[in-house]
Amino acid sequence: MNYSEDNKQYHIGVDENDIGKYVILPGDPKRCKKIAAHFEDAKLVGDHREYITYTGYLNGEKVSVTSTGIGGPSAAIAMEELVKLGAHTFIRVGTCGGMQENIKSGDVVIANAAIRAEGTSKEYAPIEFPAVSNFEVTTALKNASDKLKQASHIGVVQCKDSFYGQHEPDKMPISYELENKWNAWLKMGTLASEMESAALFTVANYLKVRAGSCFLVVANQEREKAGLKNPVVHDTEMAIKVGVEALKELIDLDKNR
Ligand SMILES: O=P(O)(O)O[C@H]1O[C@H](CO)[C@@H](O)[C@H]1O
Ligand SMILES: O=c1cc[nH]c(=O)[nH]1
Repeated sequence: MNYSEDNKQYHIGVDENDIGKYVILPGDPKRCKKIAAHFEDAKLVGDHREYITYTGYLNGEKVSVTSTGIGGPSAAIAMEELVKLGAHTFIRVGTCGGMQENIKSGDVVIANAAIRAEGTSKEYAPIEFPAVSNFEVTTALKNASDKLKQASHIGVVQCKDSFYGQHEPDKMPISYELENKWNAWLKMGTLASEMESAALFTVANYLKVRAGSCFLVVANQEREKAGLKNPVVHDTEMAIKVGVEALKELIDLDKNR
């Protein structure tokens, strides 16, 4: 099904000639230009709704960056439409809030799995199915952060649909559930909270494509609660570098198979 009046995908507004098979997925549309600055010969090929797409080259391979907007629904749509156009490898480069006290602003978190406390993944798979990242993509992200000497942590992240349910759970009518579950995620060692990886990993497993995620830690409400120093960091450049370097590693890995 494509509601589009031309060859372009209905939401992301690009066609198969516009994109590469390797795609970086930031949430924020404004992050696309910064990511595309790392590509050779990058060109803006799509600008529709929250979906901005640039395409260029890395290590001689055509690659793209497409923003997903905030949350699972728009992220799942981006991945579905990009896969229809032939994309098979995805790296989300996002931001997150740290949860464990050793996760500091400015660090990079790499997700090996995501808690499905959002709604989108539930319209794909029963809740017993885990939202797991692709092992090759996750390994490439870890290798990239080590190569760039970027402090990184690999583990489980939590995904939700309400940003303010994370930050002001006590104000929500359902505070009893939000706060109790948050404490359970903390006890289980969850590293960080963000919004798109559970949907992306679930859709990727269903569509048999590779996906992984890395994030800049913007802040950490648990460090703040504990009175630990934690200045907010907004500069996503190191997380972008980790994502781009990992994509290059995956391109080379595939070429040498
Ligand atoms: O910075 P991005 O990639 O948008 O990611 C995070 O930031 C947004 C919330 O502020 C959510 O999309 C969350 O997942
Ligand atoms: O705290 C945060 C920061 C970024 N994104 C989130 O979802 N939560």
